Amino acid sequence: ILGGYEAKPHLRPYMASLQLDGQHICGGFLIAKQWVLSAAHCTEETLHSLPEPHKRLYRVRAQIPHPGSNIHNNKDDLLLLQLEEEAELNAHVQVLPVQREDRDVAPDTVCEVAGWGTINHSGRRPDKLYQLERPVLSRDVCNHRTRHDHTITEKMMCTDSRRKDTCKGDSGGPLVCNGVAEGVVTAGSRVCGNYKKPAIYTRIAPYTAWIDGVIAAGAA
Ligand SMILES: CC(C)CC(=O)Nc1cccc(-c2cccc(CN)c2)c1
Repeated sequence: ILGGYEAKPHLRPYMASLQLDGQHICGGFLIAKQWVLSAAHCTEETLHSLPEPHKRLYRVRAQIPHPGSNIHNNKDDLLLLQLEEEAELNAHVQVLPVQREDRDVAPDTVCEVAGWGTINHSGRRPDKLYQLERPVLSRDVCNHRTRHDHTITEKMMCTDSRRKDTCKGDSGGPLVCNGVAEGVVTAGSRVCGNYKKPAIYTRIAPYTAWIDGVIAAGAA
């Protein structure tokens, strides 16, 4: 997170850190007791831990990237992770509701994004969770020739990236608008803090049938 600030402990009890050999790779968030949603671009063998003092390490039983995800573009950049066991929910570990109505968030709506991604241009990695408020950018502005040049589909959304932005390691985290997860951070052009490359998120509402199907099958 560039240009953000330390999150207060326990205010985002849904945040997960996907780690490989103890190193943070990507963000994620609890969408059900045994399921974390993240970004397909983060797939590796992952352990993953929930945050801070009440952090617990949960092994990953299964990782299910969206079938449409691939390394050549940001399409369908979602990853479902089944935990080895159900997370124990408490004041510090909670599920985040996801948006199920497939309707664009109004431009200029101020949403929040959090992560353990780099906090400056020299790639400094924080040990605390950082957060940021960002206004939603209309798809038309985000798709402008000088921005993402018509690569933003109706299953993606953008936020302004002038100075304050998501960055390496924030992928997979939730964009939260009015307490509901509307999007999942995707790396996009892998540029940070440049207003010409707005932050891109995979919208969640278009994928709730896929998410419900995987969880129902996995629960079997
Ligand atoms: C396996 C993956 C973790 C590799 C990766 O993602 N690299 C990488 C490098 C530079 C910027 C970013 C990046 C992430 C999230 C949002 C944005 C856009 N502001 C950039 C991402």
